[in-house]
Amino acid sequence: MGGLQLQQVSTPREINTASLDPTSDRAGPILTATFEELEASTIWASPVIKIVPDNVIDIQREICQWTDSEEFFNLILTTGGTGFAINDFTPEAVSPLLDRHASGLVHGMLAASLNVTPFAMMSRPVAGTRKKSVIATLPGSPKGAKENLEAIIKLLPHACIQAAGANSRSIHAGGVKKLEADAGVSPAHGSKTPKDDSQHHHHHHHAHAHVIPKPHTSPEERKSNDPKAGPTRRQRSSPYPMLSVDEALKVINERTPDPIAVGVPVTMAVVGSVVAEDVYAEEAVPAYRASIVDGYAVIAPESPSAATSLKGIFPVASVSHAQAFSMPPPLEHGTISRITTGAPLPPNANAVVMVEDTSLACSTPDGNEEATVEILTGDIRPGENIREPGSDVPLGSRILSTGDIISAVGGEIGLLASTGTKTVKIFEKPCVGVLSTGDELVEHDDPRTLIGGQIRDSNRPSLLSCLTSWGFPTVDLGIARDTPAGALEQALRGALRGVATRSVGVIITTGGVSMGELDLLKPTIERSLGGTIHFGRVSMKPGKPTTFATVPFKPAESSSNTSTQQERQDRLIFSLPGNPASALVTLHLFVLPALHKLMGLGYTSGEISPRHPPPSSGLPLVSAILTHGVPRDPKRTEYHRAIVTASRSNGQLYATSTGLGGPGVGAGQRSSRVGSLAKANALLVLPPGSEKRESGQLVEALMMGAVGASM
Ligand SMILES: Nc1nc2c(c(=O)[nH]1)N[C@H]1C(S)=C(S)[C@@H](COP(=O)(O)OP(=O)(O)OC[C@H]3O[C@@H](n4cnc5c(N)ncnc54)[C@H](O)[C@@H]3O)O[C@H]1N2
Ligand code: MOO
Ligand SMILES: [Mg+2]
Repeated sequence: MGGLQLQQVSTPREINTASLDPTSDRAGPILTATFEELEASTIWASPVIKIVPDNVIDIQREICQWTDSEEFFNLILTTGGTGFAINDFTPEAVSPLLDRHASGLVHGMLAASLNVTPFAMMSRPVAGTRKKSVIATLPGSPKGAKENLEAIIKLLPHACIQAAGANSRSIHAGGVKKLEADAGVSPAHGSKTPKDDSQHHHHHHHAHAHVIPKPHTSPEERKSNDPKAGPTRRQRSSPYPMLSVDEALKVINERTPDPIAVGVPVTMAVVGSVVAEDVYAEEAVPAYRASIVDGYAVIAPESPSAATSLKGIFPVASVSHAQAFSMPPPLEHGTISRITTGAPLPPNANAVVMVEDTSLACSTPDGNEEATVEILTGDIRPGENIREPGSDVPLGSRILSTGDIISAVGGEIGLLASTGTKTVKIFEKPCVGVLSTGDELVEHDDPRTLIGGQIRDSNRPSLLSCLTSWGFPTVDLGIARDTPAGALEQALRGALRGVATRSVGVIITTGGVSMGELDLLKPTIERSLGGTIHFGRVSMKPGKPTTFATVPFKPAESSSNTSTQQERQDRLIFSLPGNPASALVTLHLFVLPALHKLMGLGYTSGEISPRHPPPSSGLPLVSAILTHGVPRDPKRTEYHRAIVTASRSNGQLYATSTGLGGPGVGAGQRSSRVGSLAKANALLVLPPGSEKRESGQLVEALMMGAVGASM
């Protein structure tokens, strides 16, 4: 092999998540396989392999990059350059870098090899620690490298944890001691290892990932989807079949996991969620017989006649206010009780006369209180102006059904609150991460003047704005650069591992999905993340290169064994086109239905009454009348941004474009023009065709926002 190989492996306790690309060197894959064979892979993150030339400076520079930054690697293994050949000076490069030598590891490696062959004496390994990393030099022959690694592999997690500065007391108490005793490493042990944030540098060990083409692949195979293929060997037609929008939606629906139910306390946080289990009233509303009006509680006759009419003067025997602690005394025949709205009725009373139907007859001697009151109406029946217990919400009645949305209108949360419901089962909302990609991007609020081909990142703010208004928790994943190689992969891996404490279930990226040589999203998802691209092109305008992929969940990617059910699902990746209008349109069209499915919208457990169909997912579709002609695309379904208003005079919906015009000045619907979505509340669905849609014609419109009124 031409070069020296450095193999770095990250934090013990992480799983070797991705298999490496086959490389032209042989020791790398064998070392990776050794980690896997010995089950040690369950505690190591995926290794990063880098080939460097056989010279001291390059070797040292590379190692220092991996040890001296905050994003250090726990373990660095080199292969090759340890013998007596003229170019062999790996030990000479590594030795001066070591803060502390580990002659025990050297001894172990040599002893193991000497068991096999006396030629082991020709190997000059060194090992030790630099800063928080463990470094060992392995021989260049795959067999020798494997033997040496096998000799020390069981100790490496322990060594790395200690070198990284973790609390060794708790390590001994926890998994690692056991790990030694078991002479094997299992995920359970790994997860028992004490948490130490210094070791949480998940995102970093791919920074230097180097993807090396297979030695014996055909040029065709190599250039297919290879981000390193370069402009001369790039693909000149997209390898992804063109799906229709409906086909794409079907694929998304199939790949989107079912919603997950969680019990949560009834707080404002449940507003906007879908109910996952029927809710029954634990308390009746009202809990007591209550007055509906301010007035006088009376004993009304069953069948009023001239003789029994209530008309007349009555002593006011008691007062009942809407208050917490006291119940009024029972009402005697021939007396009345002053009562306020919502207050409990005195026992024996069966109706309330409004204060407006009475007059004061006589006050108490001090003049402050009513002594007697005259009832002016005779027309009062038992039960009048009274709310019976449970008449608003009967005890035990179903107040919410599975699939109901706890809307912002307030009715549902009001029902939960009024019945004293403490917890409710809802479907957990997915957390959505948004990542912009591209070297040309500048933060929207960067105070500096743009230079060269720089553009401001408008996709992240616009997408995050939509997602937030839809009620989904979001994570701003920032901007991922196209270069250096590996930056994008690193950003995506960070996102996949969950950002901060919150796991990101759905990742949205924008840019880099078309045919440019720096359009790296698809190959990165497939080749580096082990994901599956379910589609990479859709017959629509804008949004043609829209890409949808899933990446399988890997247990070690969650922060601990307490990962939630949501964290254990496959991750969905929507890689939307970079053009700002394309990104927003495809967000509405493809991402929203998946988010709706994940949040349980449209989910029903029981039978659906035709009068109450489940709420549909995605944007609601209506018909609207065009106020002017609009052109159509000959091949792709167009999603023309428009303003739909309801006419106050005839109740019809009318659609007006946010901007017409083809290429050139006034290219209103161009994919780059994010302004085509300003003021827009609808996407007009224009099937492909040669002739334009004329003014007055009816078109379908997908509603993104509320409909305003027009004259
Ligand atoms: N040879 C072909 N070229 C293109 C095709 C094609 O089929 N063959 N498709 C075109 C279509 S359609 C679209 S849409 C775009 C999609 O491009 P990408 O998704 O690869 O995105 P980029 O190349 O990264 O950027 C395109 C454009 O968008 C700007 N951009 C990117 N990110 C942002 C952001 N966060 N905020 C604002 N603007 C952004 C970027 O600067 C470019 O101008 O490809 C066509 N090409
Ligand atoms: O599909 Mo692109 O979004 O037409 O410009
Ligand atoms: Mg591009």
